[in-house]
Order: sequence, then C-alpha cells, then structure tokens
Amino acid sequence: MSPPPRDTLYFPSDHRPFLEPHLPPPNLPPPTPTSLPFTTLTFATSLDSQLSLSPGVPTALSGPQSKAMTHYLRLRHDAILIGVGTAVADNPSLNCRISGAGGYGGEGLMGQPRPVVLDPRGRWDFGARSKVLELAGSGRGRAPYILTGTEPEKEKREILEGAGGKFIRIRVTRVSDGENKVEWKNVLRVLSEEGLRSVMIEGGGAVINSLLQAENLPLVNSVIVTIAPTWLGVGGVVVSPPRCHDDGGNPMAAARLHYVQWHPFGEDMVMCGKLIP
Ligand SMILES: NC(=O)C1=CN([C@@H]2O[C@H](COP(=O)(O)OP(=O)(O)OC[C@H]3O[C@@H](n4cnc5c(N)ncnc54)[C@H](O)[C@@H]3O)[C@@H](O)[C@H]2O)C=CC1
Ligand SMILES: Nc1nc(O)c(N)c(N[C@@H]2O[C@H](COP(=O)(O)O)[C@@H](O)[C@H]2O)n1
Repeated sequence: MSPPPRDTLYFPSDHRPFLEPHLPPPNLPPPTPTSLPFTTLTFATSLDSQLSLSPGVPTALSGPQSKAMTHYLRLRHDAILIGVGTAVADNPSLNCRISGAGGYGGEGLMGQPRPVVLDPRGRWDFGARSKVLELAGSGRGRAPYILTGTEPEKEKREILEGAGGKFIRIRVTRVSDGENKVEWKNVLRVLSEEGLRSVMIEGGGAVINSLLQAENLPLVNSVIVTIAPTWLGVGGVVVSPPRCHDDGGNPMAAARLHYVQWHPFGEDMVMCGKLIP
C-alpha cells in the first residue's frame, strides 16, 4: 500500500463531537422531489470581517487545526459550493485531504465532496491543468459541477465531462445594476436533483452576503465560522450583508446566530450556530 500524500491532514476524533449537532446527520435519506440539501454556511474570517486581502489574493486565515476542521466538514458533506470569484482567484482544490478520505488512505472517492461552482455567465476559464481537475484525474477528488446561465463552449464542456464533471443550466436574472442574480432555493433544488443531500457553502464574499439576506436565511441549516486572530486591514473582501429595516424604516441587524457554541482550535475560534431560532 502506498503512503498517504504529503498534504494529508489529521483531525483528532476528540475534536469531532463538538461539531456533530451542526453537521448533516450521517444517514440522510436520498433527496425527494421537494427536499432541499442540508446547507451549511462556513468560512474563515478575520477580526475585521474579511475573507481575503483582496478578491485576487488567496489569503490563509485558518491555522492548521481549524484547516483540518474545514476538511472534516468537507468529509461530512456531499458537495462544496463556491462562487466563480473564488474559483478564479484561488484555483482551489476543493477536495477533502483528511486521512481516510478517498485518495488519502481511503478507498475510491469515499468522503470526497462534489465541488460546485456558481458561474452565472461562464466566466471561469478552467483548464485541464486547474487543481480541481488535476485532483479528479489522479483520484483525489471529484470534478466540478458548474452552475451556469449560459451555453458553455464546446471545448470547455468536453474537458469537464471528460473528467467526470458537467455544466448544469440554472435560471439567472439580470438585476438593474447589471448584476446577475440566482434564486438560492433554485440552486439548492438543482443540487438535490443531482442526488446531493448536503452542501457546504464556503464563499466568497458575494455568495455569503447574498445568502445572509433575510429571504435566504431559512435555507441555511447551520453556520460554522472560523475566526482568525488577525486584522487584514482596509480593502479586503468583506462579509457584511445588506442591512434590514423594520416597518417604521429603522435599521435592524441583517442576521443573527442562535444556539451559539464556541470552540478553540489552536489560535482560532470556531463559532457554530443557526440563523433561524
Ligand atoms: N476565508 C474564506 O473562508 C474564504 C475566502 N474566499 C475569498 O473570497 C474572495 C472571492 O470573493 P468574491 O470576489 O466576492 O467572489 P465569489 O466567490 O463570491 O463569487 C462572486 C460571483 O459569484 C456569482 N454570484 C455570487 N452570488 C450570486 C447570486 N446571489 N446570484 C448570482 N450570482 C452570484 C457572481 O458571478 C459573482 O460575480 C477570494 O479572495 C477568496 O479567496 C472565498 C471563500 C472562502
Ligand atoms: N476555511 C478556510 N480558511 C482559509 O484560511 C481560507 N483561505 C479558506 N478558503 C477557502 O478554501 C478554498 C481553498 O481550498 P483548497 O485548500 O484549495 O482546497 C478557497 O478557495 C476558499 O473557498 N477557507
């Protein structure tokens, strides 16, 4: 038997029970026509609520222990979703590198989540050399599903399908300022139709800020945030959803976590909770 890859991560079993109430139940039944996946919103933030130094600069916030925790979350979800901004900026791997996952000491693709990229206008110019496709080719991850509102180029489609991924058409609307908008309920429904019972949504800023809008809060089952003891400073990608207002037009908090639990992982704090009481 070959030794596990050098980037294999270890997440001790005594750290796992704390997370259990915030994770999809282990034996989720297959999706039905009306079900939505168990949805976890999870990301790492600085003390000034930023995800990265700027949209194009991959920024390590999680320390080794909380990074291993994130990979344990990947092990426990069927899918991992990011926005195209993150795919372009980070060239991410989006696989699970925990010891025991497929390609990391485990059989086949066991425990490897399906990467999903929300790319409404077909902006992601991935190629066979992108990390996610290389990992799929070497049996250490799955090829992505790309959710898009446009007709994909033939060459891109062939590369993606050759690796085991696919493009999935979704409804995209253009809003007044030229922005694209998807209904998160539709996105989750599409994932469910693909047989995916759970999804962790990792970011980036635009994805998180839109999910934290009032109409989307009921779609999120669990929130798990890593807080790193650092201030990134002005100019980064900020998590700060649009503010709400009461009936009299007075400002209110956009969202609040309930049933909150905290756990230190190395120098980071991990906060878990629910958006809807
Ligand atoms: N610290 C962390 O845990 C994470 C950090 N990041 C960082 O975040 C940064 C990228 O964030 P962003 O630039 O905000 O990009 P993003 O990853 O949120 O992608 C933005 C794009 O996704 C699409 N999109 C997002 N929400 C949509 C909606 N509701 N409807 C339709 N389309 C939608 C649009 O095409 C939009 O341009 C990168 O620097 C990355 O490193 C990303 C994920 C996690
Ligand atoms: N949990 C967490 N901590 C950080 O410090 C991060 N920068 C991120 N970023 C997210 O993870 C993706 C990279 O994953 P791979 O290691 O390449 O598999 C990145 O694209 C962000 O989604 N997350």
